[in-house]
Amino acid sequence: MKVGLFFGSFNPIHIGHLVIANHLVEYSDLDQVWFVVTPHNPFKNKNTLLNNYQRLEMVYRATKDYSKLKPSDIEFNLAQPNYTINTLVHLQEKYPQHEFALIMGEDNLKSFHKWKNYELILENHHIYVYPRVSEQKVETQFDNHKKIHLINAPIMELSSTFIRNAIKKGKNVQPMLPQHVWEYLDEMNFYK
Ligand SMILES: Nc1ncnc2c1ncn2[C@@H]1O[C@H](COP(=O)(O)OP(=O)(O)OP(=O)(O)O)[C@@H](O)[C@H]1O
Ligand SMILES: O=C(O)c1ccc[n+]([C@@H]2O[C@H](COP(=O)([O-])O)[C@@H](O)[C@H]2O)c1
Repeated sequence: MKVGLFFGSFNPIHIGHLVIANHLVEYSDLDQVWFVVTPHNPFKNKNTLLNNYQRLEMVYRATKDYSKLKPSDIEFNLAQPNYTINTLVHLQEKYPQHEFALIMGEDNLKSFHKWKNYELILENHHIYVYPRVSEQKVETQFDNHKKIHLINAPIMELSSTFIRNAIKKGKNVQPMLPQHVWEYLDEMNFYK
């Protein structure tokens, strides 16, 4: 089976994440997308992060009605900060029958040359990149790369940061979140 790994902090998971994952299972050769909840992105500080299990719970609630989308807590027991290469090696050993690809927003491709062992990641995996408005440029070394697939789909100007800030200001964020996620987040008073 071909599995797309969608790594992220998902703090919280939002409609944009679901649209991306659904687009890929519907329009690419991927059979499933696994949302890998990352305890600690090496490039981010943990100040505004909800705990791992609360973020996993939101991913679980967001994906439970979609048979091809699955939550994954595989990084919870791996060393932190979480370097993606380590997780990929671990997953490939655990599931030798699966072929793993990566899914990321274009902002992440722009910093991909700073990731640990990024050349090795590219050697062994395909990467599907969803368009996103962001500063910086993609490195020319990734132009027309045979392992990097730029997805042609509508841009969504939505981020977890925007949602967290909006909640803090008392704004209604309900349309930006999957309904089950909004209900949980509201009941738990997250990000207020
Ligand atoms: N609106 C979007 N368009 C394209 N890609 C996105 C979008 N939102 C998130 N992504 C991608 O989803 C993955 C996980 O993202 P993440 O959980 O950091 O969400 P985020 O909205 O970027 O969060 P934050 O604002 O906290 O940085 C990353 O690869 C990111 O590029
Ligand atoms: O492996 C790396 O060097 C590396 C550097 C930066 C980010 N990542 C991973 O990229 C994923 C996207 O993170 P985020 O916080 O933007 O959702 C997350 O799983 C991080 O661990 C990985």
